[in-house]
Amino acid sequence: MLGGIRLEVRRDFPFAARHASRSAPPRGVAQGPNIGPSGGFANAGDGGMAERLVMLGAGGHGRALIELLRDLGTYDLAGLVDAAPKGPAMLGVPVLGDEAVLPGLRAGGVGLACIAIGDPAARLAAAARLAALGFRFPVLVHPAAVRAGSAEVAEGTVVLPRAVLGAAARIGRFCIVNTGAILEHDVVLEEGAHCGPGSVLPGGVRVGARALVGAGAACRPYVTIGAGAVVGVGAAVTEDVAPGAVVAGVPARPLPG
Ligand SMILES: CC(=O)SCCNC(=O)CCNC(=O)[C@H](O)C(C)(C)COP(=O)(O)OP(=O)(O)OC[C@H]1O[C@@H](n2cnc3c(N)ncnc32)[C@H](O)[C@@H]1OP(=O)(O)O
Repeated sequence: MLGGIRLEVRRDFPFAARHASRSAPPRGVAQGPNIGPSGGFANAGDGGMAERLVMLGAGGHGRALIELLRDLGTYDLAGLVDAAPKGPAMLGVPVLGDEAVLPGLRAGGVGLACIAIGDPAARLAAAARLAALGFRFPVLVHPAAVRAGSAEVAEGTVVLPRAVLGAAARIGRFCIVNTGAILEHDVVLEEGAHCGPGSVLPGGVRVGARALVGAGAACRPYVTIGAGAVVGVGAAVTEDVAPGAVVAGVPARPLPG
């Protein structure tokens, strides 16, 4: 248990990420997309059936996750679900409709889902709706991320390229560890937290549920960022941040208003 949330360590998923720099093949060679009629792109190289997965959200974060899935090459992406898509497909993956299509997908054998929604409250609410329909949520760690063997990662969390999860880090459900973020030893993210691209969380930093650490922000070791707080782009967090606060600057101070 992590602050009341349940951690599910999915050691059954392929964490080539642990030794990514040694194991990741060149992009597009062994792990490149194999785009079928559905727009899916699982490798069938091991002879097994790739599990089918649907993605909720066809925006910018969705584009990042499509690339992550292509680089992983592990899942068969059935398509995207979005109530207000910009077009019939995104990066070659079809938009299947809004959430009304989900029960049919589930009945048709799509058992996995990932939630590509940046807003943390909306992401967690969507996860609850999909869980009620019987979907499960894989941990998605990019092959070019580095995950310590002792780092725990809970369901639905995504870890983008070049991110680092240090020793004994504990990452809750439906978090986003964005491109190049460094989460050092003993860092804790509670559910729905987001560490933006290039953010640096040294040892022992704790990030509360649904909080955002903005791109390029850095923290002093062992500070706590409260639930729902926002740390601005490039901030230096030198002391604890209150729940719900919006802080920015060097050193970080609450923004007025
Ligand atoms: C792959 C991805 O894209 S992941 C995306 C991750 N997202 C992020 O990193 C975004 C984080 N968000 C920010 O940094 C935002 O600027 C926030 C939340 C700090 C503030 O946003 P808003 O509340 O909309 O504030 P707004 O833009 O109106 O700015 C208010 C004031 O704060 C200043 N300000 C805003 N952000 C910052 C910052 N990061 N550092 C210093 N000052 C800032 C503005 O210049 C403005 O100052 P002024 O009143 O003197 O003109």
